[in-house]
Amino acid sequence: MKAISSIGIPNHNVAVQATARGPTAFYGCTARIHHGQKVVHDPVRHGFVEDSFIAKPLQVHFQTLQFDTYFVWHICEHDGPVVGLSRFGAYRSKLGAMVLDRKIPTRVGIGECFQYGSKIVLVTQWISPSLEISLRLMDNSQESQFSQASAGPTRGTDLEDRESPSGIAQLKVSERFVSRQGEGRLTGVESFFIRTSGCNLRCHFCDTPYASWNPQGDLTKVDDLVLAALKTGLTHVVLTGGEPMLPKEIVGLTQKLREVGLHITIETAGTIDRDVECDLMSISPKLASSTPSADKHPRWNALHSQRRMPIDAMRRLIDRSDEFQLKFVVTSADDFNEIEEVVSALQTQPNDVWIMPEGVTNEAMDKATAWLNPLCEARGYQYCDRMQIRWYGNRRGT
Ligand SMILES: Nc1nc2[nH]cc(C(=O)O)c2c(=O)[nH]1
Ligand code: SF4
Ligand SMILES: [Mg+2]
Repeated sequence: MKAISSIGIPNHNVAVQATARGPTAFYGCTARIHHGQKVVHDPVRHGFVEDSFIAKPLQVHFQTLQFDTYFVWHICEHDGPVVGLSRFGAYRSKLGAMVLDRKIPTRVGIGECFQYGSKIVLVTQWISPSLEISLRLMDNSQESQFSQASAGPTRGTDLEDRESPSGIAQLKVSERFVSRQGEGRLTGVESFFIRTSGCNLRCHFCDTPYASWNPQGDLTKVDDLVLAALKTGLTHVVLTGGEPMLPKEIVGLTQKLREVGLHITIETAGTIDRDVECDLMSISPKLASSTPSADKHPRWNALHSQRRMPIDAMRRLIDRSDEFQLKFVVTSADDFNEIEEVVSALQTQPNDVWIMPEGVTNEAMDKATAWLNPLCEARGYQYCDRMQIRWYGNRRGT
């Protein structure tokens, strides 16, 4: 016979019961309750019992505690039936194993990316009282559910929406880089730039001929671009070109970038309207003075003239974005007459208008500022520098 006055229950590892194999918890610690021993009083008190007393294990109400304060970010479980998300019912077969990155954009809080075989799993922690988790399963081997692009753009006559032969949403990208936004109202904001290759216009002064006159680049999966944007840890993405509104896949790309909470600027000439998600629509209507020479480029002279100023499409682009700006590249004071016509046709305010000098050197910009500034001031327009040239010189990837 044995007197039992109290039973000590060591309670570390209790939380592991929430999973079959013990997940790796927040910051890589084993999930556990953090206060030592719990004491359960003997209901028999000072009496004696004949048979040995078998303590019934405490029921694990700690299961819920596990996620009340923190969400488990890393899940490194390879085997076993269930990964330890007792509240969310996530199964190991859904969540892969290898952590790809831990960059967390500040705007909404991206949890984690995992790769499992050909699959990429994006676990997003939305900052809300209920700590919701949204799981996105992106299968590299087939177009994901977010890659649908909508039809109905305003298009030039010889442009078609090509289907990717593989069926995977991809865009021709000439470069992507991190830099500070050098133009317009977000000047100075560090951003991830994606430059699509290809343009439906041919400005004679184009500063990115490798994305227009001589389009270069690699077909890149939309999903890879989203992951690359997330990996930078930045909150702002700039889609530029070439003409980024030309490939229909831009719609899916903007949807996914929005889905993960990134701020999207689209730098466009405004000739193509698509159903994109956009925070700042940065429209640079191309003036008559941008037209290429009829002698040297008769075909592009005609196409450029025909396509460059569809006011209706520009107006729709303005309406579908939270914010917009109109950026005009000017070559002489004569351009201001056309600018005034466009601003009036679009029914926009002078303070939405930014005037940029043509030129890709500090000297050219300084020279232009002298005659541009008074013209801008008189009309309430803003002078727009190309700060990237002052910061980095005229170099690709900046
Ligand atoms: N830093 C930087 N800012 C930019 N703003 C608009 C750009 C463009 O090429 O569209 C650009 C660019 O290429 N670089
Ligand atoms: S619209 Fe832009 S990318 Fe296209 S040719 Fe003109 S400057 Fe170059
Ligand atoms: Mg540029």
